[in-house]
This record gives sequence, C-alpha cells and structure tokens, in this order.
Amino acid sequence: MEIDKAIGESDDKRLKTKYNNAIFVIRRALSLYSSCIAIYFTDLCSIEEVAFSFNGGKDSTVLLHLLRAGYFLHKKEMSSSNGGLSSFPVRTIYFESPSAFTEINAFTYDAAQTYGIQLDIIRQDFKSGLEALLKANPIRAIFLGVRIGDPTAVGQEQFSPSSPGWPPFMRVNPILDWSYRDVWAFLLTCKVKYCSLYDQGYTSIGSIHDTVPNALLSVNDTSSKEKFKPAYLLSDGRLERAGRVKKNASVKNDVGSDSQKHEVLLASVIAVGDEILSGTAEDQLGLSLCKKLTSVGWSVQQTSVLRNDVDSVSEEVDRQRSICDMVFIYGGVGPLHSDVTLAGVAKAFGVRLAPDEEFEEYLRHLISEQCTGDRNEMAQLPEGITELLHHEKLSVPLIKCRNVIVLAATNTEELEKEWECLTELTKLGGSTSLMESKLLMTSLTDVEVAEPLSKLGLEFPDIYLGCYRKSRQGPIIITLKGKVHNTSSAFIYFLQDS
Ligand SMILES: Cc1cc2nc3c(=O)[nH]c(=O)nc-3n(C[C@H](O)[C@H](O)[C@H](O)COP(=O)(O)O)c2cc1C
Ligand SMILES: Nc1ncnc2c1ncn2[C@@H]1O[C@H](COP(=O)(O)OP(=O)(O)OP(=O)(O)O)[C@@H](O)[C@H]1O
Ligand SMILES: [Mg+2]
Repeated sequence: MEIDKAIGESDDKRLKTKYNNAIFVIRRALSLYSSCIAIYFTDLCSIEEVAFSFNGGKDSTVLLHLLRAGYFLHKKEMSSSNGGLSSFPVRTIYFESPSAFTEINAFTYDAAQTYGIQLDIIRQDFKSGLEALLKANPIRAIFLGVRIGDPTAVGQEQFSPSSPGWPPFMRVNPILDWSYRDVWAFLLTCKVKYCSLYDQGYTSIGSIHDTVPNALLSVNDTSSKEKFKPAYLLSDGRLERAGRVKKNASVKNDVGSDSQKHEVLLASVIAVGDEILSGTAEDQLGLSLCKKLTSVGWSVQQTSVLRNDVDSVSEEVDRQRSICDMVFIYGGVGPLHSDVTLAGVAKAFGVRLAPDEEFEEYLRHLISEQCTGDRNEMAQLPEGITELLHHEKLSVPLIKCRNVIVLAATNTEELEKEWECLTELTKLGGSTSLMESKLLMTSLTDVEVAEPLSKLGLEFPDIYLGCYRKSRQGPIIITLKGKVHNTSSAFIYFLQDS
C-alpha cells in the first residue's frame, strides 16, 4: 500500500511515530465499530457503523490517506488478503455549503473520484445533518481531522463522545496530537494531492467569508498583485489560523468602554464545580461576589452553577458574555483533570489553549520548575484573548479573557484579596458614583403594598424595584436602585403614597 510504504521508507522518526499512533487509533476504532469475517477467499467487511467526515481541508486529506492505509492493514489482518485498495468502503460525509471555496469543492469531488469514495453530500448545518444521518443509518463513530491546536479540539481526546445536545456518536480523532509541521511532513512525504489553495498562501480553510491567505506567507513583490508562499513554508504552525477573520463582532466591549450606553453595568456570575451540585461543598463565593458587585453599582443578571465539563462551561460563557458587560467565573481552575474552566472559556471564544510564557514564569516562582506549558495545564491560557492583570499583592496575576474574568479564589478570604486588586486594576467600580440604592422595610401586608409599588414602577420606570421577605409573617423588604436623584425622588414618592 503506497502510503504505508512511503512512511516506511522515510527517515523522519517523528512522522513514523505519529503515523503509527494514528493507524493504531484507526484500527482500534475499526475493530470496535465494524465486523470483518473472512469466508474462504471472500472478505466480508462491514464498516457501516463508521463514517468519515471529509471536507477537502489539509487535515481531512491527511486523515483520508491514513484511513485508506488503516483500512488496508485492518483488512489484511482480518483476511490475510494481500490485494490492493481500489475502493474506500468507509461512508464519507461532506457538509457542502454555498460559502465554501470552489477550489475546496473541486478538490473534494476529485478526491472522491480518484480514491473510489462514495460521498454523502449533506446540505444542512452540522447538527441537523448529523441528526438526519444517524436517524437513517446505524452510525456509531465518526472520524474527524481535528487537531489539538483547533478551537474545536478543546477538551477532546482521541475518542470523545459527541457533546451533550448533539446526536450520540463517538468522535474519533486519530490526528489529534499532530502538529502543523506533522501534517505537511505527511502530505509531502506521501506525495499526495491536496487542495490548490494551500499553494496560494492559505494555511487553514474555513468559508469564503472568513478566510484569506495567511499574511505571514506574503512575498514582497514590486508588482501590484500580492503573492504568497505555499502553506508548508509557514514556520510557526501556531499561526496557521492567522488567515481566519475573527468571529467576535457581536461580543460586548470591555468593561467601561460601553458604559455610556447602559445606565447600569450587567454582570453574570458562574461557579464551576460538581461538588456544589452534589451538595458536598457550599458555594460561598457566589453570594459574596453578588454583594460586592451590587455594592459597586453592578446589576447581577444571573448566577449559575455548572458541572466540571468543557461544553457546559463554553455554552454558558458564550451565552453570558454576549448579554452581559462582564462575566465572573470561578472554580475548576488548576492543573487537575476536572479543572476545565479555562478550556471552556477558550472554546466559548473559538480559540485554543496555548502555553503562556509570562504566566508560566509566575507559576514557576510558586511551584518551581515543574511548571511548563507542556507539563502543567495550568500554564495554558486561551490564546490571543488573555490579558494578565498584575498586582503586587497577588502571587499570580488575574486572568481576563475579553469580558470574562477568571477568578482563582477558592474561599471568601482569597476572593476578598482578588476583588480588592481587581477593583484597583479595572474600572469595575466606575458606575458607583452615579448609582444609589435605598432599602426600606414595611409591616404593611402584601395586598396593601402591592398597589403603591406598581404605581411607583409606572412613575419611575428607570428605577429597579426589588421586594422580598425573610419569613411569611415578617416585614417586607423593598429595594430601590437607580440614578442618585431619581432613587431619592422615588423613595419619597413611595413613602407619601403608601
Ligand atoms: C462530523 C462532525 C461532528 C461534530 N460533532 C460536534 C460535537 O459533538 N460537538 C460540538 O460542539 N461540535 C461538533 N461539531 C462541530 C465542530 O466542532 C465545529 O463547530 C465545526 O467543525 C465548525 O468549525 P468552524 O466554525 O471552524 O467552521 C461537529 C462537526 C462535524 C463535521
Ligand atoms: N464541511 C465539512 N464537511 C465534513 N467534515 C468537516 C467539515 N468541516 C469540518 N469538518 C471536519 O472537521 C475537521 C476539522 O476541520 P478543520 O477546518 O479544522 O480542518 P481541515 O478543514 O481538514 O483543514 P484546515 O485546518 O486546513 O482547514 C475536518 O478535518 C473534518 O473532519
Ligand atoms: Mg477547514
């Protein structure tokens, strides 16, 4: 088989290791999710329950050839057949979109013809398409060309069940641990065809709306048309997505810069911890944080407690960051397997986790040389969106990813210290001077107080009105919150009216 032969003849040891590991994963998946029986000279290889997600990109092109090689070796072992490989029996799915590059479409169709691939074209979004596919076919596992640097790889392993809310299947990622360099070493060593865009400076390909050639490959040329070197010449693979246009246009601005538009700044507080949900530990930070935020004039829109799960964190952070001015998240921060908060934040912003040298340096002072981005996941931060907030009172800086603040505090004392530094370093307390809140208690009954309160609400629509009681028989506690003069007027109006 030409791929196996090319790698066998190469003297790139690293490539050989990567290849062997990927083939191992593929063969493991084929044994788990297919059945092969050899009857005399006929091979009955049923791999109906496995699919390959192919989109003509470089990573999926690598995977295509690895799957061809893996299937060939798998079949050989099951049937001691030594024949060639003229067709590719794994169901292959392509989500075709009107915003795909024509070169990508052309290459995908070409590859299908060259390698005898039966292509299932799906013209729906990923989730609905997969739902329909799984309804019609008994698919249990899908091969993907996802690599560790991809934003969508955050939290994934070589075998990762699909996320909650997605149809149930196993995501199999044989090249998860491959680097950009490994991908190109493979394609060039095996001398296989790849999409022509990679020879025109494109290094990772999304849609026509969000992808341009990578500026790092630009060649200074006197002629008017800009020229680019081929993708395999990009020396720093971490910058393969530099040609992707960022998707964060809808995200709210950083704190303070947007404050003219809102009267009150909106916050969301998120705790991450299985032990809070199981009742083993009490969440004291949430209460304390809500009090602190309110005291400096913020309005806390929501508090939530999440499982230690990357997708739960990323979904909630994504939702809250777009509706609130600032999101505060704590719990699940550290190097343990359950510490997934930063991975969730990275996924919410569509970036990867990457070693941060500056942060590593701080951690090294704390926990000595054990701390490197490779060995300690705590030294990895969401790439390109993280700002470290230094304060002399903190041994490790606070982490701010756009409008999400990740607090490392694990108890109220630590929170106290982080909060103090945070208010000094940011404009968190910026709206205090404009805002005022008044508290009053009344022994009037619910029925007696209901009417004046609703009148007050109509008269002062900009004032926040809150009511609660500590017991059924006890007094009602009313809070009025809003701009300084407005709150006082509302207060007087209510006293006169009730
Ligand atoms: C076959 C397949 C399975 C996927 N499974 C999941 C999944 O389980 N969970 C998830 O959040 N996204 C899943 N996705 C979506 C991808 O993670 C990602 O959103 C997609 O590749 C789009 O990337 P882009 O926004 O860079 O184009 C899947 C995509 C494909 C093609
Ligand atoms: N439209 C699609 N149809 C089928 N599979 C897809 C599609 N988009 C993404 N995938 C799957 O997700 C994987 C990761 O996509 P990603 O864009 O990161 O890699 P790629 O397209 O193979 O290469 P590149 O990084 O150069 O774009 C693909 O290898 C493929 O398995
Ligand atoms: Mg792509």
